[in-house]
Amino acid sequence: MPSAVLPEPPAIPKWKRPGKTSEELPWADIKVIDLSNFDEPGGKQKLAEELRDAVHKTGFFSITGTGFTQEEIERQYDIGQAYLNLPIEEKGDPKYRCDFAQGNYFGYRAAHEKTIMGTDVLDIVESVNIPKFIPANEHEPFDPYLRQFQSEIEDFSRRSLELASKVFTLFSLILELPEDYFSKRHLYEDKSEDHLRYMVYRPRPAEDDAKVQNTWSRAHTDFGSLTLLWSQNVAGLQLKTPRGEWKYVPPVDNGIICNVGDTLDFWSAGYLKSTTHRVVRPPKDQAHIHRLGLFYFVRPGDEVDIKPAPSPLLKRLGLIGDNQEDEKPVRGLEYVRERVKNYHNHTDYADMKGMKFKVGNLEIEDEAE
Ligand SMILES: O=C(O)CCC(=O)C(=O)O
Ligand SMILES: [Fe+2]
Repeated sequence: MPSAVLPEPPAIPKWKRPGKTSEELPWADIKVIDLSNFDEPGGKQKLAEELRDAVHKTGFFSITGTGFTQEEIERQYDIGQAYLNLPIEEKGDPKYRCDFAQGNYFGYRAAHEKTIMGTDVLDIVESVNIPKFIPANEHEPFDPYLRQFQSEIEDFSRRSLELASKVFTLFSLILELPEDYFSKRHLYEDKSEDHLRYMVYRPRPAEDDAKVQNTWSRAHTDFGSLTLLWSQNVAGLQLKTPRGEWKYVPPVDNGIICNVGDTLDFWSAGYLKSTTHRVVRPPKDQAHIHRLGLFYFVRPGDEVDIKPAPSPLLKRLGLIGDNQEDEKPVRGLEYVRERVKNYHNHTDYADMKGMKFKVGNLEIEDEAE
């Protein structure tokens, strides 16, 4: 049988990477590790040791040697830009939107539909979350416009999780667990809320930003296991240091910024940190730019138990007991869906400072120091 010939995707404009800011900003110190040494003898062990401090202190770090070429990355930005520039009549079909009432984050999230922080200022985040390409996701939202680029998007999505899997191996080594302890809880073929995301912030007038302390995305921790953020030059992302100071995440050429999310924090009894971060209005020389971002959010497998791992290190540190069997642990899907609902299913993105979020025995503070 002749194999089906897929139609060529439409021609789309090239995205142009914005330049870096020339302003002096309080930059965070971000550890960079080069994964090209991962498969060398002793490579993983060495990388794990290099990473230990960063994941324990802030949970933010950067990886290079990722296997993605600049061309492949820019092509993803091209696709994201082309989709997000469609008129709302084309990209806003209710069939392909996030269903926040169900805590379902797959699909399109429109800007300007909610207010932020109890003011009349509108939210400016616009994004689309693309589920993994597995049969179980067949009925999840995936816009037909994006489907035209499926072969490239799927390849990028699969390789993103392969890369994350290497990082999970390092986390397992840090915690003295079997190497595949975390990667087998995040298999591509297993159903989970993982998604590849294109996201744009279109600047609002400075007067409006002033009413919300320049907040573009309010302070939060990430809901899943690990977030990959392809490094970008438009400053705005800030993390909260252990001393409670806001520092800008710097651009890392050819790098991907990674940050630990809530579930890894739970699995490691707080040893791996899910750190509070936010996005603020960029500095003057970048304040006019439409800030386009490319991400892969790794979430735990739907059926995976979220409970501290039997790590010898965590035992020695007294972070877990010898027998820490939990009668009824929360599962991956339950945690993530509840968190998305709690965060997004409102008409206002309120300031959550000091607020706690709890499912079963899992609790996280929204703007912890
Ligand atoms: O836009 C960014 O740089 C970060 C966004 C973010 O923290 C998120 O979507 O969880
Ligand atoms: Fe985040």
